[in-house]
Amino acid sequence: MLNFRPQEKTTLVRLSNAGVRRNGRWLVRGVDFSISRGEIVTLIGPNGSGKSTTAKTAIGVVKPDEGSVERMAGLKVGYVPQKLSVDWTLPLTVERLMTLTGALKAREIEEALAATGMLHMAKAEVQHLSGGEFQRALLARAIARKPDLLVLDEPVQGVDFSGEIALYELIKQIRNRTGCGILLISHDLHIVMAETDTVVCLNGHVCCRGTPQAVSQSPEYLKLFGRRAAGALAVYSHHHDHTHLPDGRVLHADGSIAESCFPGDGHHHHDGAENVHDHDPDCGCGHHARLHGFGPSEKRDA
Ligand SMILES: Nc1ncnc2c1ncn2[C@@H]1O[C@H](COP(=O)(O)OP(=O)(O)OP(=O)(O)O)[C@@H](O)[C@H]1O
Repeated sequence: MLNFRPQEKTTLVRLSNAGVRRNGRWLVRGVDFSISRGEIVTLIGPNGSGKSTTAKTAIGVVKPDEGSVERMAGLKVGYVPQKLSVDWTLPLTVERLMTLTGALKAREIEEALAATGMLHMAKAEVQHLSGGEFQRALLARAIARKPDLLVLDEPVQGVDFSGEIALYELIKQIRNRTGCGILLISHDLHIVMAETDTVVCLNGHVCCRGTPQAVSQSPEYLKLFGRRAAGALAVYSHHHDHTHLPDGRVLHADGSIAESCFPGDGHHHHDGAENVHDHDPDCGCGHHARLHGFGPSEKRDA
Protein backbone atom coordinates (compact mmCIF):
# COMPACT_ATOMS: atom_id res chain seq x y z
CA MET A 1 0.00 0.00 0.00
CA LEU A 2 1.42 3.33 -1.04
CA ASN A 3 0.85 5.94 1.63
CA PHE A 4 2.91 8.76 0.21
CA ARG A 5 2.03 10.82 -2.83
CA PRO A 6 4.40 9.65 -5.60
CA GLN A 7 3.90 12.84 -7.62
CA GLU A 8 6.00 14.66 -5.02
CA LYS A 9 9.30 14.57 -6.87
CA THR A 10 11.34 16.46 -4.31
CA THR A 11 15.03 15.96 -4.95
CA LEU A 12 16.68 14.89 -1.71
CA VAL A 13 20.27 14.82 -2.89
CA ARG A 14 22.05 15.55 -6.14
CA LEU A 15 25.68 14.78 -6.96
CA SER A 16 27.11 16.69 -9.90
CA ASN A 17 30.45 15.62 -11.29
CA ALA A 18 31.46 14.69 -7.73
CA GLY A 19 34.96 13.38 -7.11
CA VAL A 20 36.87 12.34 -3.99
CA ARG A 21 40.66 12.33 -3.91
CA ARG A 22 42.84 10.83 -1.17
CA ASN A 23 46.62 10.52 -1.06
CA GLY A 24 46.95 11.75 -4.64
CA ARG A 25 44.45 9.25 -6.01
CA TRP A 26 40.89 9.72 -7.19
CA LEU A 27 38.72 7.23 -5.31
CA VAL A 28 35.71 8.22 -7.43
CA ARG A 29 35.35 10.88 -10.06
CA GLY A 30 32.66 12.31 -12.31
CA VAL A 31 29.75 10.96 -10.28
CA ASP A 32 26.35 12.31 -11.31
CA PHE A 33 23.03 11.11 -9.94
CA SER A 34 20.18 12.26 -7.79
CA ILE A 35 17.69 10.67 -5.43
CA SER A 36 14.15 11.96 -5.07
CA ARG A 37 11.55 11.23 -2.43
CA GLY A 38 10.14 7.74 -2.95
CA GLU A 39 12.94 6.74 -5.31
CA ILE A 40 15.30 3.78 -4.94
CA VAL A 41 18.80 4.14 -6.34
CA THR A 42 21.19 1.20 -6.13
CA LEU A 43 24.96 1.54 -6.39
CA ILE A 44 26.75 -1.53 -7.68
CA GLY A 45 30.38 -2.10 -8.65
CA PRO A 46 33.37 -4.29 -7.83
CA ASN A 47 35.15 -4.13 -4.47
CA GLY A 48 36.94 -0.83 -4.05
CA SER A 49 35.02 0.83 -6.89
CA GLY A 50 33.91 3.69 -4.65
CA LYS A 51 30.37 2.72 -3.64
CA SER A 52 30.74 3.50 0.08
CA THR A 53 32.76 6.64 -0.69
CA THR A 54 29.98 7.82 -3.03
CA ALA A 55 27.26 7.09 -0.46
CA LYS A 56 29.22 8.94 2.25
CA THR A 57 29.70 11.84 -0.16
CA ALA A 58 25.95 11.90 -0.84
CA ILE A 59 25.12 12.24 2.86
CA GLY A 60 27.92 14.69 3.67
CA VAL A 61 30.19 12.42 5.73
CA VAL A 62 32.82 12.87 3.01
CA LYS A 63 33.34 16.22 1.23
CA PRO A 64 33.84 16.13 -2.53
CA ASP A 65 37.19 17.43 -3.81
CA GLU A 66 35.58 18.43 -7.08
CA GLY A 67 32.04 18.81 -8.30
CA SER A 68 29.17 19.46 -5.94
CA VAL A 69 26.60 17.79 -3.74
CA GLU A 70 23.29 19.51 -3.03
CA ARG A 71 21.03 18.29 -0.28
CA MET A 72 17.47 19.28 0.52
CA ALA A 73 17.39 21.78 3.38
CA GLY A 74 16.93 19.96 6.69
CA LEU A 75 17.43 16.52 5.10
CA LYS A 76 17.16 13.74 7.69
CA VAL A 77 19.30 10.71 6.84
CA GLY A 78 19.05 7.19 8.24
CA TYR A 79 22.35 5.43 7.57
CA VAL A 80 23.22 1.77 7.95
CA PRO A 81 26.99 1.56 7.44
CA GLN A 82 28.76 -1.46 6.02
CA LYS A 83 30.63 -2.00 9.28
CA LEU A 84 29.67 -1.10 12.83
CA SER A 85 32.29 -0.31 15.45
CA VAL A 86 30.67 -1.99 18.40
CA ASP A 87 32.46 -3.83 21.19
CA TRP A 88 30.83 -7.23 20.77
CA THR A 89 32.27 -8.49 24.07
CA LEU A 90 29.85 -6.22 25.97
CA PRO A 91 26.23 -7.26 26.37
CA LEU A 92 23.97 -5.20 24.13
CA THR A 93 20.26 -5.66 23.64
CA VAL A 94 18.41 -4.77 20.44
CA GLU A 95 16.59 -2.05 22.39
CA ARG A 96 19.88 -0.53 23.53
CA LEU A 97 21.35 -0.73 20.02
CA MET A 98 18.51 1.53 18.89
CA THR A 99 19.66 4.38 21.16
CA LEU A 100 23.44 4.01 20.90
CA THR A 101 23.77 7.03 18.62
CA GLY A 102 21.02 9.21 20.11
CA ALA A 103 18.00 9.21 22.36
CA LEU A 104 14.65 7.90 21.14
CA LYS A 105 11.26 7.82 22.81
CA ALA A 106 9.99 4.37 23.88
CA ARG A 107 7.16 4.73 21.36
CA GLU A 108 9.61 5.47 18.50
CA ILE A 109 11.68 2.40 19.39
CA GLU A 110 8.58 0.24 19.55
CA GLU A 111 7.22 1.50 16.23
CA ALA A 112 10.52 1.00 14.41
CA LEU A 113 11.02 -2.50 15.82
CA ALA A 114 7.43 -3.40 14.95
CA ALA A 115 7.90 -2.10 11.39
CA THR A 116 10.89 -4.38 10.88
CA GLY A 117 9.32 -7.41 12.59
CA MET A 118 11.76 -7.19 15.51
CA LEU A 119 9.53 -6.08 18.37
CA HIS A 120 9.53 -9.55 19.91
CA MET A 121 13.34 -9.43 19.99
CA ALA A 122 13.69 -6.05 21.74
CA LYS A 123 15.33 -7.66 24.79
CA ALA A 124 17.45 -10.13 22.80
CA GLU A 125 21.25 -9.84 22.87
CA VAL A 126 22.56 -8.47 19.58
CA GLN A 127 25.41 -11.06 19.61
CA HIS A 128 22.85 -13.85 19.34
CA LEU A 129 20.92 -12.48 16.38
CA SER A 130 21.01 -14.21 13.03
CA GLY A 131 22.39 -12.26 10.06
CA GLY A 132 18.88 -11.36 8.88
CA GLU A 133 17.71 -10.33 12.36
CA PHE A 134 20.78 -8.17 12.84
CA GLN A 135 20.17 -6.35 9.56
CA ARG A 136 16.52 -5.81 10.60
CA ALA A 137 17.66 -4.35 13.91
CA LEU A 138 19.98 -1.96 12.05
CA LEU A 139 17.15 -1.02 9.70
CA ALA A 140 14.90 -0.35 12.69
CA ARG A 141 17.53 1.95 14.15
CA ALA A 142 17.86 3.79 10.83
CA ILE A 143 14.11 4.33 10.34
CA ALA A 144 13.33 5.24 13.96
CA ARG A 145 14.00 8.94 13.38
CA LYS A 146 11.80 8.95 10.28
CA PRO A 147 14.47 9.87 7.75
CA ASP A 148 13.81 11.49 4.37
CA LEU A 149 16.65 9.42 2.94
CA LEU A 150 17.64 5.92 3.96
CA VAL A 151 21.18 4.90 3.02
CA LEU A 152 21.85 1.19 3.30
CA ASP A 153 25.40 -0.01 2.71
CA GLU A 154 25.09 -3.68 1.81
CA PRO A 155 21.94 -4.40 3.83
CA VAL A 156 21.83 -8.06 2.84
CA GLN A 157 25.36 -8.97 3.97
CA GLY A 158 25.45 -12.16 6.01
CA VAL A 159 21.91 -13.01 4.94
CA ASP A 160 20.91 -16.09 2.97
CA PHE A 161 18.93 -15.88 -0.24
CA SER A 162 15.46 -16.21 1.31
CA GLY A 163 16.45 -13.68 3.98
CA GLU A 164 17.67 -11.37 1.21
CA ILE A 165 14.28 -11.51 -0.50
CA ALA A 166 12.51 -10.81 2.79
CA LEU A 167 14.80 -7.85 3.51
CA TYR A 168 14.25 -6.36 0.06
CA GLU A 169 10.52 -6.81 0.62
CA LEU A 170 10.83 -4.95 3.92
CA ILE A 171 12.86 -2.12 2.34
CA LYS A 172 10.18 -1.79 -0.34
CA GLN A 173 7.47 -1.62 2.34
CA ILE A 174 9.37 1.09 4.21
CA ARG A 175 9.66 3.12 1.00
CA ASN A 176 5.98 2.58 0.19
CA ARG A 177 4.79 3.48 3.66
CA THR A 178 7.00 6.47 4.36
CA GLY A 179 7.88 7.74 0.89
CA CYS A 180 11.53 8.15 1.85
CA GLY A 181 14.23 7.98 -0.80
CA ILE A 182 16.54 4.98 -0.60
CA LEU A 183 20.19 4.71 -1.59
CA LEU A 184 21.19 1.06 -1.56
CA ILE A 185 24.64 -0.36 -1.98
CA SER A 186 24.65 -3.86 -3.34
CA HIS A 187 27.62 -6.17 -2.93
CA ASP A 188 26.28 -8.25 -5.76
CA LEU A 189 26.95 -7.05 -9.27
CA HIS A 190 24.16 -9.13 -10.66
CA ILE A 191 21.25 -8.92 -8.28
CA VAL A 192 19.45 -5.76 -7.36
CA MET A 193 16.01 -5.03 -6.03
CA ALA A 194 13.48 -5.05 -8.85
CA GLU A 195 11.95 -1.87 -7.40
CA THR A 196 15.20 -0.03 -8.01
CA ASP A 197 14.47 3.00 -10.15
CA THR A 198 18.07 3.57 -11.15
CA VAL A 199 21.09 1.30 -10.93
CA VAL A 200 24.35 3.25 -10.95
CA CYS A 201 27.36 1.09 -11.69
CA LEU A 202 30.61 2.46 -10.36
CA ASN A 203 34.14 1.54 -11.24
CA GLY A 204 35.95 4.60 -9.95
CA HIS A 205 33.52 6.61 -12.06
CA VAL A 206 29.99 5.99 -13.33
CA CYS A 207 30.35 3.16 -15.84
CA CYS A 208 26.72 2.80 -16.70
CA ARG A 209 23.26 3.20 -15.30
CA GLY A 210 19.96 1.58 -16.04
CA THR A 211 16.56 0.45 -14.90
CA PRO A 212 16.24 -3.18 -13.88
CA GLN A 213 13.30 -4.39 -15.90
CA ALA A 214 11.62 -7.73 -15.75
CA VAL A 215 12.15 -9.11 -19.24
CA SER A 216 11.92 -12.83 -18.79
CA GLN A 217 10.57 -15.56 -16.60
CA SER A 218 12.78 -18.39 -15.47
CA PRO A 219 10.73 -21.48 -14.57
CA GLU A 220 13.65 -22.95 -12.58
CA TYR A 221 14.04 -19.79 -10.54
CA LEU A 222 10.32 -19.51 -9.86
CA LYS A 223 10.18 -23.17 -8.89
CA LEU A 224 13.08 -22.76 -6.50
CA PHE A 225 12.15 -19.51 -4.81
CA GLY A 226 8.50 -18.93 -5.59
CA ARG A 227 6.61 -16.04 -7.18
CA ARG A 228 7.43 -13.60 -4.41
CA ALA A 229 11.12 -13.99 -5.20
CA ALA A 230 10.42 -13.03 -8.78
CA GLY A 231 8.94 -9.76 -7.60
CA ALA A 232 11.79 -8.98 -5.28
CA LEU A 233 14.86 -9.48 -7.41
CA ALA A 234 16.07 -8.68 -10.85
CA VAL A 235 19.33 -9.47 -12.50
CA TYR A 236 21.48 -6.73 -13.90
CA SER A 237 24.35 -8.35 -15.71
CA HIS A 238 27.15 -6.58 -17.47
CA HIS A 239 30.88 -6.51 -17.63
CA HIS A 240 33.63 -3.93 -17.31
CA ASP A 241 36.17 -3.62 -20.08
CA HIS A 242 38.83 -2.10 -17.87
CA THR A 243 40.28 -2.51 -14.40
CA HIS A 244 41.35 0.19 -11.95
CA LEU A 245 44.86 -0.59 -10.67
CA PRO A 246 45.78 -0.02 -7.00
CA ASP A 247 47.79 3.10 -7.94
CA GLY A 248 44.75 4.68 -9.59
CA ARG A 249 45.82 4.04 -13.19
CA VAL A 250 43.53 2.13 -15.54
CA LEU A 251 44.33 -1.14 -17.29
CA HIS A 252 42.27 -1.48 -20.47
CA ALA A 253 41.17 -4.64 -22.24
CA ASP A 254 43.77 -4.05 -24.98
CA GLY A 255 46.54 -4.14 -22.34
CA SER A 256 47.23 -0.41 -22.43
CA ILE A 257 47.48 1.59 -19.20
CA ALA A 258 46.18 5.13 -18.84
CA GLU A 259 46.25 7.67 -16.02
CA SER A 260 42.47 7.88 -15.83
CA CYS A 261 39.39 6.56 -17.47
CA PHE A 262 36.90 8.86 -19.09
CA PRO A 263 34.41 8.67 -21.90
CA GLY A 264 36.06 9.18 -25.24
CA ASP A 265 39.52 8.16 -24.09
CA GLY A 266 39.57 5.61 -26.88
CA HIS A 267 40.17 2.62 -24.66
CA HIS A 268 36.74 1.11 -24.56
CA HIS A 269 35.23 -1.43 -26.86
CA HIS A 270 31.59 -1.84 -27.74
CA ASP A 271 29.67 -5.03 -27.26
CA GLY A 272 27.82 -7.03 -29.85
CA ALA A 273 24.39 -6.13 -31.07
CA GLU A 274 22.67 -8.68 -28.85
CA ASN A 275 23.25 -6.54 -25.80
CA VAL A 276 20.63 -4.11 -24.62
CA HIS A 277 22.30 -0.71 -24.21
CA ASP A 278 20.13 0.47 -21.42
CA HIS A 279 22.35 3.09 -19.91
CA ASP A 280 22.75 6.71 -20.82
CA PRO A 281 23.58 6.59 -24.53
CA ASP A 282 25.65 9.75 -24.18
CA CYS A 283 27.93 8.35 -21.51
CA GLY A 284 30.33 6.96 -24.10
CA CYS A 285 31.90 4.76 -21.48
CA GLY A 286 31.79 1.61 -23.54
CA HIS A 287 30.03 -0.39 -20.86
CA HIS A 288 26.85 -2.08 -21.78
CA ALA A 289 24.33 -3.67 -19.59
CA ARG A 290 22.07 -6.55 -20.32
CA LEU A 291 19.09 -7.07 -18.15
CA HIS A 292 17.83 -10.56 -17.52
CA GLY A 293 14.87 -9.87 -15.30
CA PHE A 294 13.08 -12.65 -13.54
CA GLY A 295 10.03 -10.59 -13.81
CA PRO A 296 6.67 -10.94 -12.29
CA SER A 297 3.80 -10.98 -14.68
CA GLU A 298 1.47 -9.90 -11.92
CA LYS A 299 1.30 -6.28 -10.79
CA ARG A 300 3.06 -5.69 -7.52
CA ASP A 301 1.60 -3.67 -4.67
CA ALA A 302 3.90 -0.72 -5.14
N1 LIG B 1 39.73 7.65 3.66
C1 LIG B 1 40.34 6.99 2.68
N2 LIG B 1 41.63 7.25 2.39
C2 LIG B 1 42.25 6.60 1.38
N3 LIG B 1 41.68 5.66 0.61
C3 LIG B 1 40.41 5.35 0.87
C4 LIG B 1 39.65 6.00 1.91
N4 LIG B 1 38.40 5.49 1.93
C5 LIG B 1 38.36 4.57 0.95
N5 LIG B 1 39.55 4.47 0.32
C6 LIG B 1 39.88 3.63 -0.84
O1 LIG B 1 38.98 4.03 -1.86
C7 LIG B 1 38.60 2.93 -2.66
C8 LIG B 1 37.10 2.86 -2.70
O2 LIG B 1 36.62 2.45 -1.42
P1 LIG B 1 35.09 2.22 -1.12
O3 LIG B 1 34.98 1.69 0.28
O4 LIG B 1 34.35 3.45 -1.47
O5 LIG B 1 34.74 1.10 -2.19
P2 LIG B 1 33.50 0.10 -2.26
O6 LIG B 1 33.09 0.06 -3.70
O7 LIG B 1 32.46 0.49 -1.28
O8 LIG B 1 34.21 -1.24 -1.86
P3 LIG B 1 33.64 -2.61 -1.20
O9 LIG B 1 32.71 -3.24 -2.20
O10 LIG B 1 34.89 -3.42 -1.04
O11 LIG B 1 32.99 -2.25 0.10
C9 LIG B 1 39.28 1.72 -2.04
O12 LIG B 1 40.45 1.44 -2.80
C10 LIG B 1 39.62 2.17 -0.63
O13 LIG B 1 40.76 1.51 -0.13
